[in-house]
Amino acid sequence: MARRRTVDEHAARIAALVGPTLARRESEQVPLAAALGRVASEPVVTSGPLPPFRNAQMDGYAARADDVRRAPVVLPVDGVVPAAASEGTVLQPGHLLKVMTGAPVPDGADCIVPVEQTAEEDGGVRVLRTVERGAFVRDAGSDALPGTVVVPAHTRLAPRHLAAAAAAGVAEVAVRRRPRVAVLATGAEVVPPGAPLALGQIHDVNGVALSSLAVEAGAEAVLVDLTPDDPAAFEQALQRAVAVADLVVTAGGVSKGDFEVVRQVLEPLGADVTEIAMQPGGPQGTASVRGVPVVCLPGNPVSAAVSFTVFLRPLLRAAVGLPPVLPQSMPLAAALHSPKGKRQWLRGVVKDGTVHPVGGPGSHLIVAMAGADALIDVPEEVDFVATGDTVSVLPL
Ligand SMILES: Nc1nc2c(c(=O)[nH]1)N[C@H]1C(S)=C(S)[C@@H](COP(=O)(O)OP(=O)(O)OC[C@H]3O[C@@H](n4cnc5c(N)ncnc54)[C@H](O)[C@@H]3O)O[C@H]1N2
Ligand code: MOO
Repeated sequence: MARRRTVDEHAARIAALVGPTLARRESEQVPLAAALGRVASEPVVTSGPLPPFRNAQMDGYAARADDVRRAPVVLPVDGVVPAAASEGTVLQPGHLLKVMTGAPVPDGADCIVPVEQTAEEDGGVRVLRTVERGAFVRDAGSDALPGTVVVPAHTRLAPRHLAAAAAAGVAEVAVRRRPRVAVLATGAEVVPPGAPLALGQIHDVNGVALSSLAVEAGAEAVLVDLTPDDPAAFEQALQRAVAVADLVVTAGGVSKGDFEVVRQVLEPLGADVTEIAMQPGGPQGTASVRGVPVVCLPGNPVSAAVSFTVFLRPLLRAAVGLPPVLPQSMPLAAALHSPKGKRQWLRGVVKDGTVHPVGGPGSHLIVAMAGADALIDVPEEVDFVATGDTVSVLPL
């Protein structure tokens, strides 16, 4: 038998196939409310100063520091300036104006006396303590001057960045367009979740699993389809997918059975379908249909999810500016065996700095995978790892 392709070799092949598409840096405008987690493609710049005007930091009295230097002192109050005061007000020397937090500071005032440091009296307000010039006054531009970049390009937009953009009065931001991913699940026996099962049928796991993995990796799931093992139906779904997607991911139909619909349709189009030295995730394929990369994953749900995580997650995350999910080294909590010649990705749970294998190696063990938070990476040449040995662990 010819030497099987390694995981790294297959990863390089997928990167070469998908890379050019993902390298396109198209951008789109989105409203701030839809921009969380997206990556800014242009800087957000404030045209005006922030804050836009000099305003009060405390509920209290606008004053002149010189007038309250002799505190305690009683001064007359000429009125109240609410927040959103539209007309400029002027403070007369020796007087006070009541102000609310956020209200414009009247011309002539140079400090705010917090209300707690005053007492109402006949004929005015007693200022109990001296207040420094500038106290509790927020100057225009004290946060950002006009022209300041409030969010740099390439920033992954967190709530604090959206807050800064909103403060700058920006309603929409330019963000990198997400890669559009289509998922084609296959299998005559596969029916949508919610449908009753006849003997031999199984609920579709790969549709939701792969599309949500894609979304989690920063992509947009533009189409999720499920076709029986009928080449004509799969061909139609494939054509719909390549019309709307930057990347098509198929699941199932790539191994050695009689009804391998993905092979049947894609091999005549030049697909490369092979068995790689990996478990789960042995049968794998790649193709290009009308210029759109197609990555064919095995149908077993654990195999499909692990394959996506190993091959496509790094590429999608990098394309949208998300940080890579890096492997970590840690001791193994319980010894394990692994078939030689295949790189194993066993499911595990990280606890107290060690990784505990969960479930067995079977690629139908979906519930066991739900309880895992990491993949234990066992190299091809290793067939046994002892308790306490260091292993490489890829977070899920
Ligand atoms: N003679 C051989 N048989 C198999 C080999 C092999 O080398 N020689 N490889 C095995 C391995 S490893 C895997 S993985 C599977 C991959 O097969 P396919 O990619 O062709 O997938 P299917 O046969 O369509 O399905 C496999 C398995 O997964 C279930 N499945 C499929 N799609 C879904 C879905 N959307 N949701 C839930 N479950 C799904 C399906 O019912 C099968 O049980 O081939 C082995 N066989
Ligand atoms: O290698 Mo297949 O992808 O699990 O069970």
